[in-house]
Amino acid sequence: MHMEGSLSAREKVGVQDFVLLDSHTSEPAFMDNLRKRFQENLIYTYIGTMLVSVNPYKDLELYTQKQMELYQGVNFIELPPHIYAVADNAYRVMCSERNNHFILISGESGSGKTETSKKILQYLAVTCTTTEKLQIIRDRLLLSNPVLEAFGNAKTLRNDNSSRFGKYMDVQFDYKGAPAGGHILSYLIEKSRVVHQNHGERNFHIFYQLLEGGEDHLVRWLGLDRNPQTYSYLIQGECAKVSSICDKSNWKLVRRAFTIIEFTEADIEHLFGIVASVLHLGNIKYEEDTHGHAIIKNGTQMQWISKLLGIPVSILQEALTHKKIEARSEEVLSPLNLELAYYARDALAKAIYGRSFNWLVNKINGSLANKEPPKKTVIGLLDIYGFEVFETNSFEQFCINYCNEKLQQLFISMTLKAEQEEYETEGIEWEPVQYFDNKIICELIEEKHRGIIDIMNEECLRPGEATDLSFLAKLEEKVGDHPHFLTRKLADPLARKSIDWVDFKLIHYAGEVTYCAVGFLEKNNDLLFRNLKEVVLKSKNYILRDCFHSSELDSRRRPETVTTQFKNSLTSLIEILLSKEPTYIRCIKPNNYKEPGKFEDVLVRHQVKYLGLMEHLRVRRAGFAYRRKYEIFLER
Ligand SMILES: Nc1ncnc2c1ncn2[C@@H]1O[C@H](COP(=O)(O)OP(=O)(O)OP(=O)(O)O)[C@@H](O)[C@H]1O
Repeated sequence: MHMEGSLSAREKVGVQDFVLLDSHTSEPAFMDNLRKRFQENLIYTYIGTMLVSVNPYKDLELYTQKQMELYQGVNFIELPPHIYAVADNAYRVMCSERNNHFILISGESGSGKTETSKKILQYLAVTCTTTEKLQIIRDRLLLSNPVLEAFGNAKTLRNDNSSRFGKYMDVQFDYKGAPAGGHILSYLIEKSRVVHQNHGERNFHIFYQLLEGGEDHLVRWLGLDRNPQTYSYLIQGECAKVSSICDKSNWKLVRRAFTIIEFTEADIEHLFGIVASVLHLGNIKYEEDTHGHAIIKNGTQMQWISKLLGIPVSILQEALTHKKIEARSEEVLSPLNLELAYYARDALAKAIYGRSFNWLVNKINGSLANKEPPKKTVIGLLDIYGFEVFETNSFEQFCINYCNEKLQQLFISMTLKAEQEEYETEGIEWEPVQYFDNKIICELIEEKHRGIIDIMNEECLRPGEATDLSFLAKLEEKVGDHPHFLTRKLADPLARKSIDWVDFKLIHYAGEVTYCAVGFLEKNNDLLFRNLKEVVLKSKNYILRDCFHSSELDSRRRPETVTTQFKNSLTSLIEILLSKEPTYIRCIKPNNYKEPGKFEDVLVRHQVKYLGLMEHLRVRRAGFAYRRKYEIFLER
């Protein structure tokens, strides 16, 4: 038993649970405790059962086998705070009460969410009892990560290994508590990165891994050159090589993972056929003929794409330079100008990559599926993009921040509200804690007919010339009087300066974000010309064929917009989470330079505020029963 008394002096720095702070309503006291502990390499602190983690940006040897053993089966208040304690607690409650749990890991980009979720998965896989038969599931659960990271992560300015998709993973346990299966749900992969990267950023890791580490015969078969500088989709960020990333060894890991996840050689050939085709597509250069129509002169790339996707060159060439238009009862092929041809090319690259990513997730799910029928319990791990505020915020940030608003709602209803209601029913003495309920912002975004998503969808689907500016005007007309919405026209003279004519500003629960409306309609529509869809449906590459359905060609059915799909997937995610017991881990980024030991007060204070840590602490402290438990604990 490791009681507080047996903790080393270093481990006692500050308080290991903010609930024990004398001045629990004081933000400076909160910050002091967090900073003091961080400076002693104590990166974890509790607020009751919630864990606050500050990214150390250095290896603290916290995740050894010995540490895993230490935390196994021990009450989490008896040892220094740790993610293993949180994971162990969820696991033990799940086993004893036979109920389902989720662990929600949130925080901004680079705060350590993915590392945390990987460490938890490792802990569960390694420490839970298992049988020989189930070992393979354990390995697959662990090895699904490097594959998903290769295809779904990229170097950004904030994080060298940034997840560009949201992930929810259910780990299923059998009645003996052994990990028996899993299921992954992925959310909104950032497809725009396939064709464009900002300065200092890279495309998805897999492209560089393949070029650097791919076996000679594979690279040759794919018609690729090992130098990333050859590919226009890989060089826009001007940082194809990153010192912290070893693409070659990561490739080896991915290759091994493919074997464990039961990919056949044919799967690999077809999957990398698509990955390589994306690179070849990016190198297609159009020229203009005398009529101003786009033509493709150099056919080398076309030859390779044709071979890899199993589509005849002539058909591919026609589809990349023409658009099919339905005129009354007949279909007419209309030539594209240069701009539209590049648009079509990029749309195809994004579509085939994005859909292959979804195929990959399904394939992994197939190998993680538990084929045995007995009733299982689950621990869900949610590692989802944190609130994002960049210099320029686009459609992607709008979706990500909307997701964070929804998760904050979930936190309010499952925790802030629920705990106070519990105090009330149990007749516990407490003072109600005031917190901001962000329901009003969720409604601004998602309300039927009147919310931003539906207004955007209406603009996308209506006949006539809809533009990002007409969308902005519609927003002003319909939600202009909302207290959390602002445009340049609506702002007072002082606020006006920071908002451009093409911008709108949302006052999120976590702070203000100015979104540039340019590209919103296009990204929401996510249009792939009909004839390009027809062409990929004829592909001999079976992964590609699997990714597209002939029903998409039914012109009477409007495809769902990206925001509608995203909204629906979030609604079902919330439903999944609501039926489980919550545990929260809040990750904090101490500085913007990935530097160990540097704790920047302003940056951290902002995160403490929007992660709702002070409110949570107050609710926790308000519970007399909870306080009493600690008093007894301290008296011992
Ligand atoms: N517990 C830790 N110990 C040491 N280093 C860490 C830890 N957690 C994170 N890091 C470092 O910080 C980097 C960023 O962490 P991570 O990728 O988990 O962030 P994230 O919150 O998932 O970011 P994103 O939202 O961009 O995916 C890691 O690559 C690693 O270098």
